[in-house]
Amino acid sequence: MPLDIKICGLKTEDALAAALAGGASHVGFIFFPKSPRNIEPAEAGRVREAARGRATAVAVTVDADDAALDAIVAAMSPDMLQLHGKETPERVAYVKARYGLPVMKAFSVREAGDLEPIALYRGVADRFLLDAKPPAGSELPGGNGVPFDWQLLAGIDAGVDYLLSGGLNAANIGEALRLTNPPGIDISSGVESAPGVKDAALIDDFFRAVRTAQARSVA
Ligand SMILES: O=C(O)c1ccccc1N[C@@H]1O[C@H](COP(=O)(O)O)[C@@H](O)[C@H]1O
Repeated sequence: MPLDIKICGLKTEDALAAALAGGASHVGFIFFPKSPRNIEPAEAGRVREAARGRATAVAVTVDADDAALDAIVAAMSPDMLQLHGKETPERVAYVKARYGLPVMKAFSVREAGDLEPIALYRGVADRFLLDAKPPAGSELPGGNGVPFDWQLLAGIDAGVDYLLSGGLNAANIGEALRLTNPPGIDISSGVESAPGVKDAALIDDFFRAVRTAQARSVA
């Protein structure tokens, strides 16, 4: 299976173009006002157009209510919803049915026990995103640029379809792929020159590092 690669926190057409040029399978848009990557739904609808038919456009939300999700879905017609808060399995099932869209449920990981709740969401969420727990004092549930201990994924059930996330960058992605061999990866701050500012050269570097690591693993 080809590795899925999600570039998240896109706000501009240039950043989206760099992600698509590198071969992103997924592009993410953040709807969380406290984030430096927050984007208004109408703007996301405009920017995401270039991704149509080329990459899965993911709307990232945090414990959003129906009214907020209605507005996002109407304005940008995402291909997938990422629920990055404390949404219960019942809420995930409801959101999936209400919008008829695949749902990716995010989990914050610091220790082995943090992976146990995934069992409650299997058969409900379509995919999982495994991110690091936010550092103390952070107001962001994701996008903090910190990795978790990838060794924790050594025993993960092969049937769990997940994207590895949290603090990935061009320098560490080779080791992350070697240790976890995930179905997909997700990056945001590791391809930014400043919080919320995507850098086309860093996006390019990241894709190059991924391809180098993949070539090494088959050699
Ligand atoms: O990026 C954000 O600001 C954000 C805000 C609210 C929920 C999720 C958010 N980001 C998610 O976290 C991952 C990992 O980010 P990073 O690579 O460690 O910076 C990001 O890709 C989003 O899925």
